[in-house]
Amino acid sequence: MTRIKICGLTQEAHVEAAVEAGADAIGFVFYAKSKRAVTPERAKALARLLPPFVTPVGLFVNATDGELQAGLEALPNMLIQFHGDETPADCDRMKRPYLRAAAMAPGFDLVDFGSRFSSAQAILLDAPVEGYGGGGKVFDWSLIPPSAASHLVLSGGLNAANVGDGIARVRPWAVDVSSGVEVSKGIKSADLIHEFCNAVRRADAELSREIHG
Ligand SMILES: O=C(O)c1ccccc1N[C@@H]1O[C@H](COP(=O)(O)O)[C@@H](O)[C@H]1O
Repeated sequence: MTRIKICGLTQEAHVEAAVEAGADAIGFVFYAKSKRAVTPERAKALARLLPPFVTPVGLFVNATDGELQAGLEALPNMLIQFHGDETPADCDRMKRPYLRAAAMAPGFDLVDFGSRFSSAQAILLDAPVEGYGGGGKVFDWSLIPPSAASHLVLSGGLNAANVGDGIARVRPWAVDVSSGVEVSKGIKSADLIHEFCNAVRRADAELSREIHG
């Protein structure tokens, strides 16, 4: 079963829609330059809507230890998503479970990256875009080597129309979407969130039919 993360939520209605649609994780962007940025206080208020077993994820880009601490104080049970130029030492310093984003440009050595960030819970694959991420761009999935890390999160330009193909081809542990469930930059749609989650479930059912007949 493919896990689902919906990222960049800023409004209560969209957190509720994501939970209702069956999302496993909800991402809050703690990166001031993003159109989806929330303050720790706002993230704390939104995270109160999360039931048990839905994980809050805090997305950071080259944050200071103080910024990371403020995020952790607001969301003590959050999984950290490092989405900038952080080194393995930067990621380990917080002594917290984390995802590390990789920008999948041609020639990028994902196997080496995965071994450098071996303490990551998963490597999150995104397209190389200006501004680090959240650009709604798909990368070339054939760049993913078969021997890449066991837990991969596929992201980058996913939407209800292409996520099934991504699941069939990459077989990721999880998928992550932001732009693909928005009506305009930074503005989420409850309907698109539901359509995305339904498309993931359909792809999983198709895979299961292929495997088990
Ligand atoms: O969402 C942002 O604004 C953002 C800013 C900086 C780094 C990452 C960001 N978002 C993450 O990027 C990937 C792909 O997003 P998209 O679906 O292509 O829009 C995803 O993990 C977002 O959480």
